[in-house]
Amino acid sequence: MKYLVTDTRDIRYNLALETYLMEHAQLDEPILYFYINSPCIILGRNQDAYEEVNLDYVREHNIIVTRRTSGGGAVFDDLGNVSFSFITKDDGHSNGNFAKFTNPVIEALHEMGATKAELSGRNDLQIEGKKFSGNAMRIAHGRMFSHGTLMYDVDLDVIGHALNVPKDKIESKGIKSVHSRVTNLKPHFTPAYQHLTIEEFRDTLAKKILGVSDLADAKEYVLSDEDKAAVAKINAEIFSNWDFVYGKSPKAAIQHRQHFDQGTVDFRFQIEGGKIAYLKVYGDFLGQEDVRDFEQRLLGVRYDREAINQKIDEGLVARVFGKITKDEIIDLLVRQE
Ligand SMILES: Nc1ncnc2c1ncn2[C@@H]1O[C@H](COP(=O)(O)OC(=O)CCCC[C@@H]2CCSS2)[C@@H](O)[C@H]1O
Repeated sequence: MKYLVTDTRDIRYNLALETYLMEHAQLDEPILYFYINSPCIILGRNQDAYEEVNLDYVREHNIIVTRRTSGGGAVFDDLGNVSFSFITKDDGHSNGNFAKFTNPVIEALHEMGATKAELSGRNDLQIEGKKFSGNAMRIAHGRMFSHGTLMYDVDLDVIGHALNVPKDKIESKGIKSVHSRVTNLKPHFTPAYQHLTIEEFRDTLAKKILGVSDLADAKEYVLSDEDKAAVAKINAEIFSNWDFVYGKSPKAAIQHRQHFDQGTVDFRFQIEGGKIAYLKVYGDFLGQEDVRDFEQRLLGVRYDREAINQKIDEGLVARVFGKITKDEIIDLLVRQE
C-alpha cells in the first residue's frame, strides 16, 4: 500500500485530489490518503444545499460548503478532524462492504485506547452508540474509494449550528442527514494519545495502518507537476464550482411568510438547479402590477442574497412593499428555517 498526505487544508482541493487518484492513479497497489480540512460542510451526492446547510451561519463563520461524489448525508469538518480514504481497484465485492476499509482504522484506534470503537450500522464508526466517523464510497469503472471522517477534537457545537434540521416548509426529494449523536475520539484514548496535534494523530494512525515505525519507511505516492495541474482543473470544474455544489440540489418548494405592520408577506417559490424557477408573492396590501415585475425579475436568478440584491432596487421594493425595506424583503426570501 502506498500512502499520501496533503498540505492543503482546503476540502475542495483535497476532494479533487481524491477524484484524480481514483480516476487516474496507478492502482497496482491501494493508496491510503489522508486529509485535514479547515471548517467545511461536505454535502452528499444527492443532497439539497438549501435544506441541509445553515447558509447564514456558514457565511458568518467562513465555513466552506462543497459536495462530494459519494452518497450519504452532510458532515462538518474542522481542523480537529482527519479524513482517510482508501483508493483501490474494485474487486467486485466492495460495494457497501465498509468493514474491509474501516477494520484497519478500528484496530489502530483500539491500540490508542479507544477499545470500544466499532463499525455500527452500515457506515458509522461509533463508541458506545456515539458516532465519531461517517463513511461513504464511490465505485466507477472498476476503481473505487472508501472514505471516512475521524473526529479527534472537532468543535461539536458548530455541527448543530452549521447543519440544518430541515423543517416542514421545505419539501425535497434529497436524502436527509441523520443528526445522530456524535463524539470525539480524544477523550477515549489513553493519555499518551490525548494531546496530539491533528497531524500527530494522523501520522500515528498512518504508521499503525501501514505497519511502519517511521513514515520515512512507507511507500509514498508522489504527485508530478502534471498530476497537480490536473487536480487543480478538477477542483475548479467540480468541487469549487457553484453549479456542482448548489445547482445540483433537487427541486424544492418553499414558503416564507412574515407579518409586518403593513400586513403579511407570503413568498411561494421553487428552486431548481439552485435558481429561482417559480415565484409568487402574496399579500393583501400589495399592488398587482409591481408585484408581477418583482416576480419576473427574480426568475432564473441564483437563490442567494448577493444575486437577489443585484436584481432588485429600492424603488421597486418600495412600490411593491411600501415601507418594508429591501433588506427585510431579501431576509425573508433567503431566510433559513
Ligand atoms: N465530521 C463528522 N464525522 C462524523 N459524523 C459527523 C461529522 N459531522 C457530522 N456528523 C454527524 O453525522 C451525520 C450525518 O451522517 P450520515 O450517515 O447521513 O452521513 C455521513 O456520515 C457521510 C459521511 C461522509 C464521509 C466523507 C469522508 C471524506 S469527505 S466526507 C450528521 O448529521 C452528524 O450528526
